[in-house]
Amino acid sequence: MCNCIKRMSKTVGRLLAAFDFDHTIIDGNSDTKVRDLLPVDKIPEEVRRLYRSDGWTVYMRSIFKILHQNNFGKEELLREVRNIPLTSGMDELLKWLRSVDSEIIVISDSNSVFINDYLINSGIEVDRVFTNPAEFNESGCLEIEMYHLQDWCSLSTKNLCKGHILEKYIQGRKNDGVEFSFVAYIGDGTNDFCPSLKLGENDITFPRVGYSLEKKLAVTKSKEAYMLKASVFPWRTGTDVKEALQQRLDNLCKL
Ligand SMILES: Cc1ncc(COP(=O)(O)O)c(C=O)c1O
Ligand SMILES: [Mg+2]
Repeated sequence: MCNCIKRMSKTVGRLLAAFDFDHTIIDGNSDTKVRDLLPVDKIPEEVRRLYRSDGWTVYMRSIFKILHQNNFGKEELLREVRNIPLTSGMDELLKWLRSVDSEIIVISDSNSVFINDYLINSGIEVDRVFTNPAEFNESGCLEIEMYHLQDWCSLSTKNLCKGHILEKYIQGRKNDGVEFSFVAYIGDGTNDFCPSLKLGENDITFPRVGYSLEKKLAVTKSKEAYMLKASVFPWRTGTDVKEALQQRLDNLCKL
């Protein structure tokens, strides 16, 4: 690693690393892991039908209610999420990012209770988390709200457009006087496609190998319509991402 990385803000500028949560930072899906505490016959057909590819907040709200009715409390839900392992190499990647001049944000369609508890419990420090706000009410039922209600992006769920959040964050930091040398977006799912398209030609999108973002980006390569500008670097472990970022930083330092 070249020794100018520590002084990056004065040399090549700060790096923004934007992470998805489910199947990216953690090796599983926090919502479905908690839902699966319930025996299948406890989820009625009308609740099952609430699950839609354009948004699952309404479905998860009902699932959390059923969990509460079946006496699954805060401790059980949080234990289930904490038991999902970090994806291989993520700890190393996140710690390394903290040692260079970078900002780390998480943009996820899970919820604030699961993500904040998991990050605190794993000793992972990030700068911002953007997700659906949630809290346990007085009777111990987890209540979840939509992050926003959007109608401008058909690539995203109705309650959370990750591309919009990413763009607003970058613009907000620019207004604060912080310009990123480049952006790394690390994700796995269909909902990570919109933010990947928002990246510029100096940026990198990291789709997890074998997951739907990788497939969507592969199709996009042959479709001019989407106009993907960023480089694509498929990853299997956090170490793969770290090595690619290290390489990019080294190259920038040499310029
Ligand atoms: C129920 C549910 N929760 C969460 C997610 C994805 O969350 P994230 O944005 O953290 O990957 C999905 C993805 O399909 C989902 O179906
Ligand atoms: Mg994901």
